[in-house]
Amino acid sequence: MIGRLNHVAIAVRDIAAASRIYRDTLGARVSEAVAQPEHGVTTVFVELPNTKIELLEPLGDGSPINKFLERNADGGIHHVCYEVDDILAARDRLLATGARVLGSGEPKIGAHGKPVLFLHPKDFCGTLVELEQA
Ligand SMILES: CC[C@@H](C(=O)O)C(=O)SCCNC(=O)CCNC(=O)[C@H](O)C(C)(C)COP(=O)(O)OP(=O)(O)OC[C@H]1O[C@@H](n2cnc3c(N)ncnc32)[C@H](O)[C@@H]1OP(=O)(O)O
Ligand SMILES: [Co+2]
Repeated sequence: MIGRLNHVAIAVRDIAAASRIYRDTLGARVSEAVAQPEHGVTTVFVELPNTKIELLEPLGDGSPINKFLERNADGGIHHVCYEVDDILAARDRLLATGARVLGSGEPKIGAHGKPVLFLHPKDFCGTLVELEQA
């Protein structure tokens, strides 16, 4: 069911500083920062030959990454995002197995303008999983 690895997300406190590390120290191609108010984060994408790194900084008091950064003061890997062909079919199949789909269960439009859903980390080897429709 899951396809390509779309991105690995890293939560950070300071997205400008993290962008400099990826651009200037690691020599990667780094996008501009984009506020994603529907998701409570600001994103930067680092383009790699085979996938992307998504840098995430909290946006607003209710950001879903606030608690993660309280627990991980230096930041860290927050989620992995896999592509699926049909997100509603994937969701229904996962729900039938007992997996927990986060939020309302309805896809939101993600950073790439495509529908996304999140799956509870406790159901997936301690890793928060994002699904993005390809
Ligand atoms: C920009 C759009 C989009 C894209 O297109 O790419 C994005 O990536 S948006 C990214 C941010 N959005 C989200 O993360 C939405 C989904 N997340 C959530 O609903 C919540 O963050 C959460 C996963 C339910 C966690 O909620 P929180 O309140 O922070 O923590 P809890 O205390 O409820 O945690 C319960 C349990 O799970 C562990 N946990 C929490 N977060 C993670 C994580 N990222 N990776 C692994 N494990 C995680 C947490 O430690 C708790 O475990 P115990 O302490 O053992 O109980
Ligand atoms: Co993401």
